[in-house]
Amino acid sequence: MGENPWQPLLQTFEKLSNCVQTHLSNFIGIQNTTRRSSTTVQNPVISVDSSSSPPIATNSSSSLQKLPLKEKSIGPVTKEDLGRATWTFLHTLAAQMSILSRMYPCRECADHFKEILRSNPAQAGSQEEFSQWLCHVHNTVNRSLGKLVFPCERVDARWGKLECEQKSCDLHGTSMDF
Ligand SMILES: Cc1cc2nc3c(=O)[nH]c(=O)nc-3n(C[C@H](O)[C@H](O)[C@H](O)COP(=O)(O)OP(=O)(O)OC[C@H]3O[C@@H](n4cnc5c(N)ncnc54)[C@H](O)[C@@H]3O)c2cc1C
Repeated sequence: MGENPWQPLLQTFEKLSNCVQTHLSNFIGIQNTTRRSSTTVQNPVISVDSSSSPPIATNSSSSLQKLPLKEKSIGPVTKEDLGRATWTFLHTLAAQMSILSRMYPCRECADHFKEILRSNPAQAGSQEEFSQWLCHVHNTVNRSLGKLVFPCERVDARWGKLECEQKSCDLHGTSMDF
């Protein structure tokens, strides 16, 4: 075998991760300073607040204890939660940036997916090709789980845009250098 075909994707993803991390840190900082006095929150990292507003991140180790019971979700992530979130991530990336992630933390799923990838090598010559390929492999997983097959011509409508105000999170047309 020659060079690992995933390498360019992984390197790009690495850059993207760093970029997202930086922007997320900045974003969390801005959210906190607009919602709270700057004297109460410094260097916010991650946890949740129990006010009526949507949860925001802080670095307070006790803030989780303040959550109402219904908002606490401290149990392990289920296979379904993980899958749903990962597909969302993958399809959004594929539709917008043609990048695929690297590892999958569910052994059974990863083993299964490895088999699927073996018979369906990644096609990432263009964003369109990658989106369609991902739709196809997702459908392969869907079929094996007895789920409905998704119409791949609808992939862009489903995943091509993020919902956010004034297109501030839409990567299309930005000058970000990945
Ligand atoms: C790589 C990978 C491998 C997995 N392997 C397994 C496994 O072996 N065993 C197991 O039990 N679970 C596995 N899962 C989890 C499983 O695929 C589902 O994510 C989980 O069961 C939740 O399913 P869901 O019905 O919410 O929809 P999901 O399959 O999570 O899909 C989320 C959304 O994506 C859209 N969608 C569905 N199909 C497509 C498609 N083909 N193209 C584009 N968009 C689509 C739909 O709008 C859907 O609501 C795997 C997940 C991943 C990411």
